[in-house]
Amino acid sequence: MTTSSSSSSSSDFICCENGYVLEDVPHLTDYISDLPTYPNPLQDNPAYSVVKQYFVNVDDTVCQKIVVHKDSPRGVHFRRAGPRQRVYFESDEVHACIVTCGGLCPGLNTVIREIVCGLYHMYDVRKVLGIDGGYRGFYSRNTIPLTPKVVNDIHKRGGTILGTSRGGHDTSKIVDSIQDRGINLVFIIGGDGTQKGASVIFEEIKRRGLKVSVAGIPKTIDNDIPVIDRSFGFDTAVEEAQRAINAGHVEAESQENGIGIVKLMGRYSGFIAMYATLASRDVDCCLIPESPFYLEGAGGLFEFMEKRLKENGHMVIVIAEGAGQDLLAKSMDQQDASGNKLLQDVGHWLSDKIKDHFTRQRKMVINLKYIDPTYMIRAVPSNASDNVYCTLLAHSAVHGAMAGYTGFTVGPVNGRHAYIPFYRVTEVPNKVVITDRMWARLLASTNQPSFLSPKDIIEEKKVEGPPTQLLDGENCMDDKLVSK
Ligand SMILES: Nc1ncnc2c1ncn2[C@@H]1O[C@H](COP(=O)(O)OP(=O)(O)OP(=O)(O)O)[C@@H](O)[C@H]1O
Ligand SMILES: O=P(O)(O)OC[C@H]1O[C@](O)(CO)[C@@H](O)[C@@H]1O
Ligand SMILES: [Mg+2]
Repeated sequence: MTTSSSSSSSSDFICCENGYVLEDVPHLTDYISDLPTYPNPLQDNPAYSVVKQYFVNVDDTVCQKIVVHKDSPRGVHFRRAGPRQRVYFESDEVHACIVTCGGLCPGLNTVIREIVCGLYHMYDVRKVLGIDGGYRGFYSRNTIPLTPKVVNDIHKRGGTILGTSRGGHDTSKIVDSIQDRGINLVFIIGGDGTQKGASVIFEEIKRRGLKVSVAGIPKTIDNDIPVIDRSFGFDTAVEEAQRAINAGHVEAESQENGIGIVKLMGRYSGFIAMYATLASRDVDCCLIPESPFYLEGAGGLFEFMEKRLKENGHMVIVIAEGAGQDLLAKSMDQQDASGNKLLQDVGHWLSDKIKDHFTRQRKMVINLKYIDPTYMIRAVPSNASDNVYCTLLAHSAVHGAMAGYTGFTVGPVNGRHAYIPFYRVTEVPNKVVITDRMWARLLASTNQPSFLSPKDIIEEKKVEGPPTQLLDGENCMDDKLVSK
């Protein structure tokens, strides 16, 4: 077997003859030579020493594509996350910090808690600082000392005890602050923008030759981060959305031609709307950014609504905030502090259009109730399953940083936690693929129109590439592979 490797500024590739590609993450030893190593303190920890093979083999990797044909190449792999036999930091040498950036998401406090407790209980680390209010907190705010006692019950609360913000990323001021404070493990929790910010912080740290590990923990309620199976808080958000959909359904059911409209988060990716719809079974139509729709004429939304109202006397529509933006009147391009485009309120727009069409043009009596639970689904504490998931993410990040890996983000790939180079989670957003099975399942469950003509479907398939058994999966995790 021949092996070749190449290295770029942000990651290493190792390729073998049988098509095995390891997209590796950087390590402190890539740019600092002769670093001493130490036995992992976990080997003496009574909780872990009983576990056979607790330490991860250094060569273990996780494959990105799990469904393969017998002749397919072995494909892309990522380094498996977990504790290593040797670590690159002594416990009393570690000075860690944690920062949360971007929008809120259920589970932020759980991740913070488990990083602090993981460092403390697994690696005997005593110095952990919370950075107040996102990236700008590195250079403009006070820090918050974090101990297991301080974080003990924060996982039961929504939000982030550290505060968060958009904008304010000044790389050199941030790295100056890291250097001045003697911080050597940096845990950065946030979405695509945050991970881009973490990547440039890592590059600057490397340029300065500092022995500082930078670990990202991906956060996004929209589930728009690629490669990983799903993002933390998504499960909780979908569950919370059920309450709004249920309210919309109860209201709609109780009145003549009742229409419940529920707007859910999802700027560019409609995963929350799609999963909330599939889970509820009370939804008649789900509109997402990835699937363009139209109102008037044959095959349009109004025609479908009239049919559904005649059949059932009521209906529920779930709409993601980024859906149908092309239909709304163009407004001045506005951005938030991080440069994200501010969207127009599609929920109000759709409600007005429906009222106008049915009441004024069709002279029908309708009772429309518009529910906008936007912030309610992300301000809640994480549910049980997200709590366990957040714990694993935090522990994976702690193990990786202690083992000297840096410039990486963590997450499950086909159920196994892996260390993933930053660029892989920031280059292309994860989106619902409307020519894939999951969207087909949704269409089959609601019986809504696809809003696509046969010509559109052929065009769509040309753009996405033909669906194959290899790429087209049984769940969203596999479905996501199609979009890469
Ligand atoms: N390309 C970039 N380079 C450096 N920093 C960035 C970049 N993009 C965003 N950031 C910084 O990352 C932080 C968070 O970004 P943003 O507000 O886009 O949220 P996010 O992390 O994408 O989370 P979400 O969109 O899920 O709420 C901000 O402080 C922003 O300044
Ligand atoms: O109002 P904020 O805090 O900027 O957040 C809104 C945005 O955050 C997101 O939830 C992403 O985190 C988007 O779906 C939404 O548009
Ligand atoms: Mg983002």
